[in-house]
Amino acid sequence: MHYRLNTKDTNQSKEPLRVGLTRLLPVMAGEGRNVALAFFAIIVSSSTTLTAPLIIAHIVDRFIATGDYQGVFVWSGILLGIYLIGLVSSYVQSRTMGRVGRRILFNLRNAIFTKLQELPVAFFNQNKSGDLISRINNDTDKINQFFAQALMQFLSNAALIVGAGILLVSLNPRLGLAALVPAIVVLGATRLLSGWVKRTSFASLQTLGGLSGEIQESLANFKVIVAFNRLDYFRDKFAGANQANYAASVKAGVASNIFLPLYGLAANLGTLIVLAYGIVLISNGELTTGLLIGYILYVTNFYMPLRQLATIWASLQLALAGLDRISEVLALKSDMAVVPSDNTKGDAVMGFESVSFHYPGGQDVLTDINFSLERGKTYALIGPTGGGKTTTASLMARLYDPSAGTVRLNGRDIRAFTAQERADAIGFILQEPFLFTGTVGDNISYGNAAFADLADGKLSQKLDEAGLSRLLSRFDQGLDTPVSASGDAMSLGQKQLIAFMRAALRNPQLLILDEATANIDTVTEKLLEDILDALPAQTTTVIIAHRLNTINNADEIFFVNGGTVTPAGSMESAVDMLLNGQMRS
Ligand SMILES: Nc1ncnc2c1ncn2[C@@H]1O[C@H](COP(=O)(O)OP(=O)(O)OP(=O)(O)O)[C@@H](O)[C@H]1O
Repeated sequence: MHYRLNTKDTNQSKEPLRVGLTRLLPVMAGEGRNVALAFFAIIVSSSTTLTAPLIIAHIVDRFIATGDYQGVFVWSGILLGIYLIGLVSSYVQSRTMGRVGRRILFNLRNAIFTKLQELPVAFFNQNKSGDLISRINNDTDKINQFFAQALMQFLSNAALIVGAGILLVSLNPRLGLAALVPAIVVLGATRLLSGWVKRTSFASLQTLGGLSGEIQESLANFKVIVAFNRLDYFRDKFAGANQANYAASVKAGVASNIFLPLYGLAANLGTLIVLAYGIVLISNGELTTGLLIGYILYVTNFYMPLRQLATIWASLQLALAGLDRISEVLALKSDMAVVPSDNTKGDAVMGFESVSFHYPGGQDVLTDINFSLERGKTYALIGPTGGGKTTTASLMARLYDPSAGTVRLNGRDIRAFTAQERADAIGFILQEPFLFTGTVGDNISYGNAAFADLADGKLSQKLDEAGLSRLLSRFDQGLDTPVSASGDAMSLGQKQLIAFMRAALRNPQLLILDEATANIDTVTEKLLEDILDALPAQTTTVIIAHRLNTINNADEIFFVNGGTVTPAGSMESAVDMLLNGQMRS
């Protein structure tokens, strides 16, 4: 299945605003009460802002014009009280929504991380981790910023605009409508330009993801970079990605900022119209001076938030672009679901039934493969590099599903087992063992949920019982030996020993070792052999190895190459096949 992200053409991401906004609703789930409280606070603070010009007009016409300074004093006090109420409600609104934004950020990051954990190996093969990190960190934060700041500003500005607009038209329809003409023109322009702004924002986030991808790849490969002194290679790649991000963010910046001067111009035109037309009305005796002052304040109350909307609009487009990128991940469905089992066939621990497999867009690595592995036996997979051994083992552990045919575990379709059931039955020691920061003990118990809470003493005892404790002598502080920086400070052989203990301790029915002893000295390798011999008689072992001495004890050898998995018979014919296969490949 194709899991490749970043295939979306930014020019096609034109989505009506209504659809975009409805996609924001699920992330607000559970925040209804807080949003309602913030909304109430907005209504209060907008009402206070809208009441003030009426009071000012009243003070001018009623008290200043008649020289009633006591009235001026009393009404100024009322005005101050109204401003204070506005201040408190603004505070309540920004505090509530700040928290809502943080919680949405928290939930989105959890949701996207959980989703990543559910996705199959194929997804990680097809996407750069830097881009995924950027989605978790940057894109979610765009949505937080929108909720914490922009959304409420958007709503309070919208409330002010509607309120001021209604008051402007109802106090004097002709003057009001004249004042609104520039706004109508500029809103039409906004509608036309919004799609472009969102597309440029999307491209800017996408290139930011690309930049993170380059950083992650160069950090992961720094040893190769130093060894080959090829600083220039990654520097050039980084410079390319940085340049692309720079160009995209400049475009996004231009697009986002284009509204501001447009709205500024509309505001000035609106004020000018009211002033000119208002003076005409005053000279005709149709308007009072106080009302003109009130009117100009309303025009300001109308156009100021409209100007702010221009900035908020850009933030909304950025949040929608971020949500697009997050939704892309959240909408992915693992095609590795658990399916109902068909009939149980045979009692082999593992079986391939007409299995074919190819990687996305690639050629068949395996074609119509049939074999079964019996309990308690040791099998070896040999074959030239790139022949398909690791792929065969990966299918046994259901890291991938076959393109055709069925893989059977204990006679049942392997897809019928839950991930936990599979993990209990199969121990897979990968070619490149993964360790995380902690101690050797932590890393061993990682693969053994039941042992995770055991004290070290108990863990040592378990290792002893499994005959694995002799391997611990290869670590100077035993189970307490620190593992730092994802195991980078360990030798590859030591990492393989830890991975071996982790897998063998679980006592799986099927133990797969993919080149698991390639970096281990001969003495330790002999020790591992003894341990493998001492595994319970029912354990089936699959060993992938290039060194033929490692597979001396195999009951059966399979030769994997050119899409086939062929029983090699004796060791001698396996060697022949290997030599011929390698010469051909
Ligand atoms: N994640 C992947 N995506 C695409 N193609 C892949 C992937 N992994 C392996 N391949 C291809 O599948 C083929 C078989 O690879 P595989 O790793 O199974 O070989 P192998 O026999 O284990 O090799 P080696 O002995 O070098 O470990 C190769 O041609 C390889 O390029």
